Amino acid sequence: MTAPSNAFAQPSISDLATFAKAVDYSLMDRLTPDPDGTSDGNDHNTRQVFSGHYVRVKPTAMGHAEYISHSQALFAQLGIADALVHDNGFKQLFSGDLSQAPTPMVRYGWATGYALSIYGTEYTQQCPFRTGNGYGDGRAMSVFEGVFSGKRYEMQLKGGGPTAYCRGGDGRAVLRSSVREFLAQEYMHALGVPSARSLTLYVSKSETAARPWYSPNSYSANPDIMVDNPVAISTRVASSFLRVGQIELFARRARVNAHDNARLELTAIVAHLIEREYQSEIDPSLAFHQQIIELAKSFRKRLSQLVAHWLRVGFCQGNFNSDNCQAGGLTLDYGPFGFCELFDPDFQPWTGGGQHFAFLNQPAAAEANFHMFWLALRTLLAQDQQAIEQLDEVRSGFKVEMQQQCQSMWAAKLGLSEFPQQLFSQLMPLMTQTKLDYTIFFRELSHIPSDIGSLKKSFYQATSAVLDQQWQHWLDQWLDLLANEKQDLDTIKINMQLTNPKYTWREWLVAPAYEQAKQGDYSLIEELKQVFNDPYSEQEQAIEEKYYRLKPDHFFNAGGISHYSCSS
Ligand SMILES: Nc1ncnc2c1ncn2[C@@H]1O[C@H](COP(=O)(O)OP(=O)(O)OP(=O)(O)O)[C@@H](O)[C@H]1O
Ligand SMILES: [Mg+2]
Repeated sequence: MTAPSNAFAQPSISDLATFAKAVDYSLMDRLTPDPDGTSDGNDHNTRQVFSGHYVRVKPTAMGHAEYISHSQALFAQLGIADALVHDNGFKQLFSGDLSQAPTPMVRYGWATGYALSIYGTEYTQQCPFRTGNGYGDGRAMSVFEGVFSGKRYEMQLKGGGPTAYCRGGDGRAVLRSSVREFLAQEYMHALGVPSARSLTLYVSKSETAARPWYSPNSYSANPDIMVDNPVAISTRVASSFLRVGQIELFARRARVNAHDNARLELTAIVAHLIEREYQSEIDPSLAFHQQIIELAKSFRKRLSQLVAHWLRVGFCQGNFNSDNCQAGGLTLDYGPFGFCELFDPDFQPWTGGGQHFAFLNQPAAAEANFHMFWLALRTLLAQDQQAIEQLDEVRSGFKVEMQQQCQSMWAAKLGLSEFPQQLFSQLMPLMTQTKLDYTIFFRELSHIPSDIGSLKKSFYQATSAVLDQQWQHWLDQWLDLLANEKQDLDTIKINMQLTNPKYTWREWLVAPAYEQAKQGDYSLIEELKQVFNDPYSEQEQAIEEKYYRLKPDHFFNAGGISHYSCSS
């Protein structure tokens, strides 16, 4: 007998370390660590960070970590063996203990500072020092970088304990918000929406954190009790976690010459952003000011496409500040988010977020973030009038680009090759007046019915004969437009069903998953993961009966389901 091949051996954390070997650290070395911070990573107290791109910080491991879930889809995409999730070293790392990480992994994490703008207004008062120098990753820290199939990814713990930017917070995330973020990131990816991804989710069996939340059956707008929830650490994965707010922070410092290296630090972070997120689009041999203009153009396009996707799938980010706006065009920070069930242009699940971040206001919110991005880049072009003019043109073209992306998205939702201005302007008020379910409506429409019978499945209330007539009239006009399309109806149907998901995020169906997880039962998380993994397909009948449903009456206005004011 020959010895068993070690191809079947249990993979270990050393296998993950091999991906880190491919990392070109010279890219990272261009960024500067905080010169005043502790280099050993024991830097957990709120303080001002005056310069440098990151602070080293060791995560604080959770007591008695228990595995909840991982994303098989992401493991497969990265080329990591699924069985690695059973390795103890792997679990240790992604539940916050870096002490055994093998070389060339580093045994500290890194947190970054960022600035905050809300709807285009610079804020500093959020920071306890009123200077903006205390604001950044308060509970997020990256712990690993690797090159997987030629692409570089960063892995970041969320809830891994306090950092210099924690502003007095505990640095933890609770199970509830971690389950939501873990599931939502992978769901968005399956929907085809650019997003940070989920690697793993672990919960502590011994540590809890109290957060304001809602008592059972509460209809209160604000949380009415404090609830102890187990703490959890989820790991998210992205090409980078660079945010518009981060570029802004260095631009603000450069503008006022906050220190000798302020301008250099801004140049370095922008070069880093190009390298991490735009390498395939921006020619590195271009002069740097030309690269900056290309960067603005590329980001404008990605951001507009991202928001058009959000509208397509009914997603509302809820708090689309510059610090929650990832600079490569990915969705980031799934705390205050929600998905529109009953169609409402003003849908906003996060009570702290304000109407300017509501569902159909997101294109304007994106523009405010783009404005801050443009301002930051402009700082770098101070002496170059011609380049400034070019950059300003990119800025002024935002509305048109956003409108084009949205119009082609609405056309695709309606199975049309061109945006039907008149039909669309009739549709929006009809949808609002009728009180219908956004997902079910467009999915039923994707079957191209000849009368409105099946569309009524999506209506939350009975309609009058007059309204029915208006719908039928609208439908007839739409069918006429379809008949003029080059493609046949069967092809249009298929494309519409790939644009309009069957399965959406329904908070009242997700809440039981985190509630049961609190009791140690993770089966519903797995079920949701499966359903969300294939949102455009017709799934089994039992799944359809459970998940393709209108929101029951008693969940309307229910605290923690229809709205929430705490997202952490
Ligand atoms: N429990 C906490 N301890 C320390 N800092 C926190 C905590 N909760 C939130 N923060 C920090 O407060 C700021 C605002 O929080 P917000 O809810 O936008 O972000 P988040 O959900 O923690 O993170 P991210 O944007 O990284 O997904 C962030 O800088 C965040 O790191
Ligand atoms: Mg955030």
